[in-house]
Amino acid sequence: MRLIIRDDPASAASFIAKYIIDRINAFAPTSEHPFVLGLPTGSSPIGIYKILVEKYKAGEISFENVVTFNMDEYIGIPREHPESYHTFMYKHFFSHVNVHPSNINILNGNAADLEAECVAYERKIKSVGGIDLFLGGIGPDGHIAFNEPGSSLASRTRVKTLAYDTIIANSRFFGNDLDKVPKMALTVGVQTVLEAREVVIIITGAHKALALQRCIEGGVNHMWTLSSLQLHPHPMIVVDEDATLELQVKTVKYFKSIEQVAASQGFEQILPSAARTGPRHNTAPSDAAQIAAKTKPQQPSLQTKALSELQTQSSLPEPNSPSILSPKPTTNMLLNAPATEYPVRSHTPELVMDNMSSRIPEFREGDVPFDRLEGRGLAASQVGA
Ligand SMILES: O=P(O)(O)OC[C@H]1O[C@](O)(CO)[C@@H](O)[C@@H]1O
Repeated sequence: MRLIIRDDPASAASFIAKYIIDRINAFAPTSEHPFVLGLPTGSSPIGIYKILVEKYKAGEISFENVVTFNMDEYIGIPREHPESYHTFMYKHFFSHVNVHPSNINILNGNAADLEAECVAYERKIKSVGGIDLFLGGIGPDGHIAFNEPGSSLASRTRVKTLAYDTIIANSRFFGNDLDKVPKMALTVGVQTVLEAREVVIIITGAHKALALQRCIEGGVNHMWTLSSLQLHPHPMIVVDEDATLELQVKTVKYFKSIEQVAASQGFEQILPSAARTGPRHNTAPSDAAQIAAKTKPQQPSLQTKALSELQTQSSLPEPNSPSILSPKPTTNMLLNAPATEYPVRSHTPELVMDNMSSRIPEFREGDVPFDRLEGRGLAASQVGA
């Protein structure tokens, strides 16, 4: 788990926008091998979309070969409704960039057969090879997409009744009239999110601090569905300072130190590897090699060797197709990566200067080591010096 803490929502959005741009550019998508991006709505990601649009206009990123899947959509309001997630996405993002309309996927909350719509959505995700990066937001109750408290952690795309808390939270978009907020939605499931090769979540504001605390410092729990990210191999949560208000000070300091120390030592965010990209990605080893070339490999020879070994490994078995009636949680392909695999890492777009490691004194020859836990000095013989 990476927890990236920034001063304010704008800096958190900027971090994520840069991260997504770096990932897409490193992936170098083509029409045969597009980058598959999962997208959220809500107020939290608006700043991210704004920067992505600016960078597209500045020629720093193209969405030509990006396929998108939105997390959710209300049931029962027209697509053209000002608060539908279709409208939101075109208003804040799709209308301003070069994504192909045929590459945009948003659940249809007015489908004649809503359950068939959900099954088809899961199939479509699989048919394009799975989601490379799922960007998400959360509700104040820790829900991810519309996976409300109590959702199955094995859930897939389905019809969901919204929790009262969510209806209250979203009523601000419906003139504060609870009766106007749709009571149901279509949403990707927790398992759908967990199967994305990367998951990046934005959380800002003191009103989401308790959710962040439960999801990071608590156990995996279906009442706080974001906590399921603890089961993902390398999730990233990007927050502002206000969102950390309920975390222990040592948790905050630790995650801040990880960012700085990991960057200085070359152990940044682990990227999805060739082995995890599944059968579609026959070209994945060379993609991974490209990314590796752009990162700071610790031992290039080992890395190159591992990547070439991956080229010879056969692809992972296709998971069974799920259905709503029989969700059959498929084995997470992400967890199937061979233990021998050498990780490929990303750059951190921006660093904060807080560095817990600077507070750890260097050990010099002749120093008496200090047992910090017991508060006692140790004799040289006790530490084998
Ligand atoms: O950013 P906001 O406005 O708090 O809303 C975030 C919510 O929107 C959603 O994306 C629902 O689509 C949830 O994941 C999250 O509840």
